[in-house]
Amino acid sequence: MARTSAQAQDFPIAPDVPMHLIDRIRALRHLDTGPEKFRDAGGPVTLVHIGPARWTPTFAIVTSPQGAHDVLGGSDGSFDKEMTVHVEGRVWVGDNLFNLPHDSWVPHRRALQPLFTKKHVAVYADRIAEVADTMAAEWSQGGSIDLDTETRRLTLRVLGRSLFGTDLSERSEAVGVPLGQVVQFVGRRALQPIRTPTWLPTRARHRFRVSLAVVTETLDEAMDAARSGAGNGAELIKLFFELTDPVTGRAFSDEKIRDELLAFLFAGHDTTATTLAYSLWQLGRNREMQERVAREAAAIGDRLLRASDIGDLPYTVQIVHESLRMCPPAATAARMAMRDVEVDGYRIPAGTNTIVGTYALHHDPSLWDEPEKFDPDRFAPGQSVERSRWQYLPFGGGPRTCIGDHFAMLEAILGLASVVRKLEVESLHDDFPVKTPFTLVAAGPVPARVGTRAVTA
Ligand code: HEM
Repeated sequence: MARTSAQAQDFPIAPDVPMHLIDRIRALRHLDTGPEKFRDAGGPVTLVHIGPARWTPTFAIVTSPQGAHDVLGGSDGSFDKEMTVHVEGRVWVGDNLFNLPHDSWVPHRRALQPLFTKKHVAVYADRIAEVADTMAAEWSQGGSIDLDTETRRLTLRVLGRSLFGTDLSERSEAVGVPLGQVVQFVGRRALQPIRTPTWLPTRARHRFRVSLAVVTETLDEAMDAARSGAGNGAELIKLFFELTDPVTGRAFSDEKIRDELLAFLFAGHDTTATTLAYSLWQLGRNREMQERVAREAAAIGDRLLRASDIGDLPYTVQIVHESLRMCPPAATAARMAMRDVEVDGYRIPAGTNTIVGTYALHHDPSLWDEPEKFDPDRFAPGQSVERSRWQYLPFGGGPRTCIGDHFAMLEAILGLASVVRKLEVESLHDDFPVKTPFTLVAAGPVPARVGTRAVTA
């Protein structure tokens, strides 16, 4: 049922967070642990001001399952992707499925969805398994590797072979870093209390333009290859060639396709890479868990893993779920309150930038036993029954959930099982420091020693 502004007036306005201004600004920059700090100081729904409301954005931080449901779950227009990060995204990198507001988003999502159903993504399984097998063989030659760099190469290669039709891993350094810089520029701008005008030349802007040009060149080449028939496996690009732009009613222009592809290129590799790197890092310090994954993968045999093998890899699936809980690549979800709206018993005023703290939900001690312990058995059969489905949101919730969730899970599960079946992994660091330039990523190299696995009994 649609919520109205009038109903919201029955509820008390969400309380202001009682924190010093400097601490508020600092916490806003940490998309992982920041919302936890706001929750501890101000409760599950709390308002954060960083200056006079007339000049600076007001934020609402939401960290309860009910609150997450109220913000993300509806499709009544109370919350939309009109937050600064979405508006800035549209200005600097163009419209795409991730940043479009609801009305323009609906037909886009409907058109793209068939490419990402569980049934359809199964066709990518052989490419995922092949890439993971080849890369595991390459890694075993080196002795020690950086899990962060290598899993990014892996996910770029998979994305290239399945959706973009070009081997992006060859360009992982050339394109991965600039792509991160482009997204980081938008993310940083969105968090600035006062933004400089878009025309003002600054060094950050110059760097942004240089990085964007590199990414654009890669995408143009991929489009050219797909058009000439040279780009095998360019399913996503080819689908865009066939689609009608719901806004203009005509075919998508190359520029529009490029804008859309940029979001898929970023969202499709960065997040899954972090999940794989984190899972491998955890297995590299938990020998028993690693042996268990290796055993269930080895029991399938030597052949390439397939989508239908997932049913025989239950423990690997648990590892991936627990990694996504502890280290959710999308640490927050952001929306704009389009009208006064009730969230978990409080009123959030229209025009408030609303942040759901996914990381905070995943680490909340009132929702999880020993939340800082890596315990894949939380996701063993039957263990999730008592849980609210709104306390575990690695792929978001409601209509704007991740379109690539099945693709990502297939890649993470088959990738992890393929690698661990071949290799023994030993993590060389005891911690996995993270940062949140936009998504949650490793803050530096994640070194691991790797060697060929002796045949698993
Ligand atoms: C472990 C891997 C991944 C995680 C944790 C993840 C997480 C998320 C989350 C939480 C959202 C919703 C954001 C919001 O509510 O504002 C999202 C949206 C999105 N993701 Fe993913 N994602 C992953 C992999 C992928 C992959 C592999 C692709 C594409 C191949 C992809 C493409 C997208 C796109 C295009 C959106 C916007 C969807 C829309 O608004 O309709 N993601 N992702």
